[in-house]
Amino acid sequence: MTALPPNHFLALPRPDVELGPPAGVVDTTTLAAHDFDVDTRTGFMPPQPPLARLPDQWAPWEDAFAAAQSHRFQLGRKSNITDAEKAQSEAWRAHVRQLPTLPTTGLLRSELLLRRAHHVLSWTMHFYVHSLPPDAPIRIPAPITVPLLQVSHHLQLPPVVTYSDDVLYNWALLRPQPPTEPAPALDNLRTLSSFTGTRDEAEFYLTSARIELRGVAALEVMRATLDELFVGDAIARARITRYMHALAGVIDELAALLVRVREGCEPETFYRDIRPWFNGVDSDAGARGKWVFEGLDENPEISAPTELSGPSAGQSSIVHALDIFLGVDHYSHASALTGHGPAAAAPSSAPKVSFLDRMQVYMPRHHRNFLRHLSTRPRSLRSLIEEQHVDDPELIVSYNAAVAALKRFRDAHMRIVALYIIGPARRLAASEAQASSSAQEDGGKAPLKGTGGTDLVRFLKDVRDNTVDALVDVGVNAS
Ligand code: HEM
Repeated sequence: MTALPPNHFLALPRPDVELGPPAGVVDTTTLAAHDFDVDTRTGFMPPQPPLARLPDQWAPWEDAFAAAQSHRFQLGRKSNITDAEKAQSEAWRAHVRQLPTLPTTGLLRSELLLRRAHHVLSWTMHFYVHSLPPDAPIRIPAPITVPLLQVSHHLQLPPVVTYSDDVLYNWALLRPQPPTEPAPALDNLRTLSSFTGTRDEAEFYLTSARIELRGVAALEVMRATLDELFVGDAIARARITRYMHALAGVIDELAALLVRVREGCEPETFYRDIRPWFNGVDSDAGARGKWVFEGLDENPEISAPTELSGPSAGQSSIVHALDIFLGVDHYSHASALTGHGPAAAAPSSAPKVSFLDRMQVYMPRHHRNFLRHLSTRPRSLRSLIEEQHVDDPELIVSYNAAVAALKRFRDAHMRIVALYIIGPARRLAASEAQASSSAQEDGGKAPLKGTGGTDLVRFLKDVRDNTVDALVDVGVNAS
């Protein structure tokens, strides 16, 4: 076999993730990332602030959406809603019903236009549905459904608000970004859209956005580890050992960012005023019945939606990527343990799908492909760990450190869920039971539903507890 010339890129020294490529050497290792819309500076977030308004051709959508936000509509089911508030939201819904059904072909020229269109139309739909009186049938008018279904088809996304709509593509810079900074600073972000206009809601989205941005350090470690796995020699294992400890540190930072949500988002406000706007068909709003998408009969080329869960940070690719990369997903998200059937129109006989797989349908398609690529790589970190569990205890210890950090992240997440959902839900149920003569028979003990439709307490505990099953015995040589 002929030797590679010394300047061939495969013959160049492997870049070290902490040191970067040697001077004068182009780092070619990240080129493939662009196919997956994963940026080396901002990860799953786009490197530039998302489009804040569609061109004038689609002004009727933007104006209706802006009006909904500026009116600060109340949830239709709110107990103390006034007649004036009801009349105002009904006037807005009447206006939405009369909108022209605008063509979407002009949006196809740009992914950025399509993303903004999905954002505007899906948020408008949630405003429409959740401002309705609680006993009204949910019929979403054709001027929203037809373009939303068309745009969703092109983006391969469900026609509801997703995590990409409320986090990934819902931000702007507070101040101009200095050219020396490769990515927005974590404190230099604000949100674009809001259901309630509250700081609490903005902080809820920004917490996830900060985790995404800090998650870039984890993606960097993953990339470098995958390069080393390709080689797999003793130097590679020593480097992977170092990377795993670094990864554990990054995951702990993500957990610290998660719990800082308490600094700006008040739990009762979140539970009572913000979260109900997120509901899709199979979260607790499902009790109100089916969502009817009008306009399908006149447009037979459009199919009725099957996936209509609301947005959940469970749709964040960064946590899924960590799970898959570490090989933890087979434990934490096994479908037998955490799965449940798909939403809306799926028959009850449909096979169980793991939450992780189902939530991938709600991710931008390039990110979904990234996760698929990560999970189908021929050489996985987990296979190296299983091979080496006797011979390289330091490697195993470092791997276990990363898995333990993911478990700590999930412990922190569970505490946040207890604070933001479980506690407020119990208190609300207790006060409603006290106020009502027909006190709730279940005393507020019915299983709580996640926006992704899960029986959330059981599901999240299972995911967290099963994460530790991925820990590996260090083997007989371990001291
Ligand atoms: C106040 C903040 C938060 C609350 C109340 C919350 C609530 C929930 C709930 C109820 C679920 C169950 C799944 C569902 O049906 O939706 C869930 C799942 C999940 N959430 Fe959160 N979440 C919060 C913040 C975050 C953040 C910031 C992240 C990371 C960016 C995150 C990542 C996840 C993941 C990955 C899952 C899937 C379960 C797992 O893999 O551990 N969450 N969350």
